[in-house]
Amino acid sequence: MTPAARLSAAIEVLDRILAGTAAEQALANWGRASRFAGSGDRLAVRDLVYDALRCRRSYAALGGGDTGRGLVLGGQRAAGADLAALFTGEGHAPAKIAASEVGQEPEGAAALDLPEWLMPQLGASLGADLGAVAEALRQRAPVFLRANTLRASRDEAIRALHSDGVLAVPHPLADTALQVMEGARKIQAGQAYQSGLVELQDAASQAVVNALPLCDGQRVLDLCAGGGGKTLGMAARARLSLFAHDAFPARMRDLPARARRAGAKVTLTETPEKLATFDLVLADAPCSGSGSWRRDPQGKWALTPQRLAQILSVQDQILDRMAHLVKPGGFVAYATCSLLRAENEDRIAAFLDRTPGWQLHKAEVYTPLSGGDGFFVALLTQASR
Ligand SMILES: C[S@@+](CC[C@H](N)C(=O)[O-])C[C@H]1O[C@@H](n2cnc3c(N)ncnc32)[C@H](O)[C@@H]1O
Repeated sequence: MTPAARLSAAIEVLDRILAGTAAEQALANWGRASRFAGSGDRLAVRDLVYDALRCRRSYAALGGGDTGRGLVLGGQRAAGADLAALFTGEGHAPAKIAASEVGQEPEGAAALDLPEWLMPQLGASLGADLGAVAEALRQRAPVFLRANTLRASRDEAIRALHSDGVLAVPHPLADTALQVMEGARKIQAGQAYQSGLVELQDAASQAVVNALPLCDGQRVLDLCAGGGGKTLGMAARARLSLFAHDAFPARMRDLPARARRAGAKVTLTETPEKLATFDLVLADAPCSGSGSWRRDPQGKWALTPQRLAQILSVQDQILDRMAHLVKPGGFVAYATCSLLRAENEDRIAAFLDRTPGWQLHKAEVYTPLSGGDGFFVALLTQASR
């Protein structure tokens, strides 16, 4: 495909996404219908689409419209591309640029590529970091791996990755974290990944696990385990009796195979109350995902005030449930990948207000400015009498 034909393909995919199809689904549909597209074409179209979703408001302004064409034109303008050479209307190239498509410089929240309605909340949550965090969310996320210390040290993992053609370097957010500098596309077929020496996991996600007071012999529950990224991270930090639960058990489908590959033992449960009590209960709670909007930029535009209100209510229910699952003297660990105080500090304050006898032990906040996703983790204990 020519560079111009790739733009046309991105326009088509973006139009489907703007009409309501999930980004991955829209890309997969286009891929199936476009047998002529090679792997380089597919990667290029994916990058164009995700870049446009991350920068949707500013590209829409620059391109003269919140449409597939407007976003792609805006993206090309932002990149300083030779528009006359690309938008020729010849062959598979997009149509020539009309006089009405002059576009304009984005301002305010549009320039930051943030939803208008969230600006007050984001401003209150991030303070002086708002602009820098917004800029980080406009960029592609780095690729991070976790060295699985059940199988290898971080240095051994680096060497094994090198043999697979993957260049990875230690990242300061966590003692297990590796940032992939070259060869990211070779990771999953490589020996290091296949033999469980490394897992794909964001660096701040690893830092959250490192913040937990885990030690050998504890009974630990991951209440919102999902694919089990944090479950497996915990398994590598101490010899635990480790249990995993999720309100949607199908989301844990891959966890047994992942645990086998990682050399970890995890028991899946649909009824954690029957197994209580636990020394530590972690909930990596459902949230706005605002800390990981680089990876899921569609989420940035899908969030609404109504959806956020529902999420806050589920987070409160999860905190209350955790308090009943933990043994006296144990820890509740509440985490989100959100940047919003409403989902983080405010949920903890509300829990402490309505639950006498509990106290905050410590809380950590990570933003994309430290390299990984935005994350929050709070540890709660029952106050000693
Ligand atoms: C942020 S994801 C977890 C990601 C996972 N911890 C990881 O590191 O790979 C949140 C998970 O919470 C689950 N969930 C949603 N509501 C829940 C609830 N009320 N109780 C337990 N799990 C819930 C979702 O199905 C989802 O898998």
